[in-house]
Amino acid sequence: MKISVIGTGYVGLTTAVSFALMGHDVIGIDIDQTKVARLQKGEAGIYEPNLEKELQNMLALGKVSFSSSLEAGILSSRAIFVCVGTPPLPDGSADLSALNQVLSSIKERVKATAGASNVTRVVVIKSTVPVGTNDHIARQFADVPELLVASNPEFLREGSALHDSLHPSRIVLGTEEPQALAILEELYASLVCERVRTTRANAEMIKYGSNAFLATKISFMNELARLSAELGADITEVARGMGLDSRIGPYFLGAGLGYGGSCFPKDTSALSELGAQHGVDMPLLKQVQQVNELQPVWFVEQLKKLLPTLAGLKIALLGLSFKPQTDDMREAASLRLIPLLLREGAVLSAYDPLCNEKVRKLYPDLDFADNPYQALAGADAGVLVTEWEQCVKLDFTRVKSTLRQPFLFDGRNAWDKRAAIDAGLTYMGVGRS
Ligand SMILES: NC(=O)C1=CN([C@@H]2O[C@H](COP(=O)(O)OP(=O)(O)OC[C@H]3O[C@@H](n4cnc5c(N)ncnc54)[C@H](O)[C@@H]3O)[C@@H](O)[C@H]2O)C=CC1
Ligand SMILES: O=C(O)[C@H]1O[C@H](OP(=O)(O)OP(=O)(O)OC[C@H]2O[C@@H](n3ccc(=O)[nH]c3=O)[C@H](O)[C@@H]2O)[C@H](O)[C@@H](O)[C@@H]1O
Repeated sequence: MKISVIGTGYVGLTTAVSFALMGHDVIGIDIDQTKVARLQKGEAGIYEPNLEKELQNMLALGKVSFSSSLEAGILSSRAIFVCVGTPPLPDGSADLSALNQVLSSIKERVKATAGASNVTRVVVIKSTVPVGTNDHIARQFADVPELLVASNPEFLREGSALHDSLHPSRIVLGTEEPQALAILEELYASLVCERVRTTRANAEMIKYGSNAFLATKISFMNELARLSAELGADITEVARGMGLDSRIGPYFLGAGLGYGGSCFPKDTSALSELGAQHGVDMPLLKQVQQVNELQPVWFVEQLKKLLPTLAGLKIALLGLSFKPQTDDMREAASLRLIPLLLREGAVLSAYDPLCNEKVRKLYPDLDFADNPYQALAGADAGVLVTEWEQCVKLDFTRVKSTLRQPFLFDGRNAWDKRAAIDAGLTYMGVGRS
């Protein structure tokens, strides 16, 4: 089937490549001409193992192409996927301006050709949008009967986006219109997983509910970690013991420096704001956000228990991206930790496999290293900020010999605590002293 994907950022590019791999003919459309030119050359522009290779394969086979013109795709497509960003506004609610711009262009163009072609097309909203948005769009399209609307939220994770798109945990198809459902069923026919066929509003709520629930699990474990630190319990053992209960499950119980990325912070704020707009207070969600905000502050307080005066001390930060396997720095914990440590007067060195240059633009005075050992050389403490493999799998004897003082602070509970202690290092994790 011919489809177009509007907005070729993280989600749009992955959507385009995965549909091409499923055998469909895809045109990716983006307002950013530089991005389009790069994609036409087969450069993904984002770090994601395999994505660029598959992009190039699909370009070579002619299954995917890119354009900056909406006309190029809309009128030849049965399904138009909208994947533009919905970033937070200052009050926390979702900014729908890019979405609205795209939708009015689609409507205008389809309306202009009405009569010449009355092919039914479905506009599929993949962007994360407040509950009620899709129904509102359907009402706006009421005078163009050949345009149907469906909500098809995306659950991919950065770093494994292509894999997640091709092996989803579920496909949520939110639409009240049987013809739209039939088109989506046909498009996804080759993927084996549960389908949730539901209303547009339910689909939107499933997306926000899923992200907010995962964020809640993380903040709950961070809160429990703070208590574990006081009581001498080890949160990693606690999490293992809790996660074996299938009602709890082992995932997203990792205490650390808090969640970051382009989605959990944004979507918890948007859901909270949606509650406020409708007069529904959401105190639990607010606390989830607050625990997350304060986690780096708490972490620095813990660090100061072993190093009470940070002024003039050299601290090495290992990992800067919001999680491993991505070059995305949006809402990364490192960006909250760095100013806290600088305010204490610490001198910072840093290493990230992909993000040194991005952070250098914000903090040119940091000493950026080419590898973890270089960052640790002569430092008073090493801090694991992002659990990149190259930052986790360290030779602790070498670490001991390169540090000036033997302190390791594990912001992700990912280092081998026993091996670090055996090498003569003083180890402190998150709720794992
Ligand atoms: N990044 C992620 O892991 C996930 C994101 N989402 C949701 O998907 C949506 C997109 O997220 P990302 O891909 O991360 O955003 P992004 O910011 O990486 O990409 C958005 C793209 O849309 C393009 N764009 C903006 N206005 C446009 C217009 N008028 N016409 C054509 N293109 C336009 C931009 O140039 C950009 O390339 C958001 O709503 C996000 O919440 C959902 C699941 C996962
Ligand atoms: O809506 C979205 O954009 C996506 O948001 C997340 O995906 P992503 O942001 O790529 O990353 P995650 O792997 O979920 O990690 C998010 C943050 O939580 C942190 N985290 C994760 C797990 C954990 O146990 N503890 C923890 O602190 C990570 O370090 C990271 O900062 C969701 O996992 C996806 O299902 C969703 O589609």
